[in-house]
Amino acid sequence: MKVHVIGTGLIGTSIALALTRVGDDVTLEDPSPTAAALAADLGAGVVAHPEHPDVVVVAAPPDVAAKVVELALVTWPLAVVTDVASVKGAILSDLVAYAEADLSRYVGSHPMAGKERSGAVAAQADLFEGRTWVVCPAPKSADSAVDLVARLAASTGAAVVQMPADEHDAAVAAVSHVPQLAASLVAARLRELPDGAIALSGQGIRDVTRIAASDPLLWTQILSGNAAAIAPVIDDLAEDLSRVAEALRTILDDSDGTGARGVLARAIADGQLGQSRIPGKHGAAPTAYATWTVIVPDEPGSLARLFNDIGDAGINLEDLRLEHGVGAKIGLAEVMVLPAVADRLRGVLEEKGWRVHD
Ligand SMILES: NC(=O)c1ccc[n+]([C@@H]2O[C@H](COP(=O)([O-])OP(=O)(O)OC[C@H]3O[C@@H](n4cnc5c(N)ncnc54)[C@H](O)[C@@H]3O)[C@@H](O)[C@H]2O)c1
Ligand SMILES: O=C(O)C(=O)C[C@]1(C(=O)O)C=C[C@@H](O)C=C1
Repeated sequence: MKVHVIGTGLIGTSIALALTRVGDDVTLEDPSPTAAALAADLGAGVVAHPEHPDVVVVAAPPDVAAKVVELALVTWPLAVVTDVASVKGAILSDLVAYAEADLSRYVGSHPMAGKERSGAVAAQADLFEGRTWVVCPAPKSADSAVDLVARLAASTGAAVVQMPADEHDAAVAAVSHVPQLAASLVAARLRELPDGAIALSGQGIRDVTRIAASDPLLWTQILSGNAAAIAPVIDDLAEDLSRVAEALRTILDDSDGTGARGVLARAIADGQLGQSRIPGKHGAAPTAYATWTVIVPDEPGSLARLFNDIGDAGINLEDLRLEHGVGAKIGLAEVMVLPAVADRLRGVLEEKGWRVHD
């Protein structure tokens, strides 16, 4: 398949790398010649203006995506065009309002995978493997165009789901956009914390704030582009926060605090219920992995040795998290495996001389 990628940042370059890997003929374009050249240098394809691409993937920022889609539909009158912006309704309504081009060849889409970093340097060919990629046909999209975009998404290793743009926007408000805001707002509380307090940061704050490092310009566009779906979720969250604050004040004012502890317990228990619904890898039912923390010397080859020891034991590493030790030249590798092999893994690792903790 001949694929032209417009916008060679994190997502465009990752898509181009994934498609190049499966043998597609990928061309690249970006208003920044450096961004395009960098993507090409990373092996994502060649910088060129193709004559007859089969598909054009627009991976530009959300506020220009509709214009870029429209231009692509006009420039390549036989090509199917998809955009991968994080909001879908706003782009579709812009296209319906002003596009004179043939919208039967347009199909919106959105890979539910990314990073808190921008640009081609952060791109990865396997970014979409096992992740969901939403395909949002426009009312006029031809079935053949929808199939082509779904095939492209699947060939990156993603699991494809189809849904209308408004349903997509309501869903991502809750599973992506409000979580980003929550992470940013929690992280913002740390700005003026004394050094001694910030030094106590453990895994909890790291887990909750990873995406707070995201790009403000991109997220301003995403949040404003999906404002209608996000605002009611934020209202509900604000109500929950007020209820918790009120319960805490009741406990302070009155040692009895009738009912207040119930409010706190309910907040945590409801969180457990919500968290347990998040699907596991490859969209499968949630899997509780067993986790061991392995002390890894901070020196070349240590991690490779750990992975080899796990692989040699015939055990699949389901997930991995790395943390650098404070004040020591060690790393902490949290290795996650299926519970059924957890004890065997610990035995194998200890036999090979690794220090393993719960
Ligand atoms: N970052 C994520 O996690 C993520 C995940 C899924 C989808 N998306 C969506 O993918 C798109 C790209 O995001 P990203 O994270 O790769 O951003 P990025 O900043 O890494 O890359 C954006 C690229 O678009 C280029 N660009 C700017 N204006 C353009 C224009 N008018 N025409 C063509 N290209 C233009 C920039 O030069 C840059 O190379 C956005 O629409 C975003 O909503 C992002
Ligand atoms: O994992 C991350 O860092 C992301 O930013 C991923 C994430 C998400 O919320 O899941 C963020 C925005 C995109 O539109 C899609 C994916």
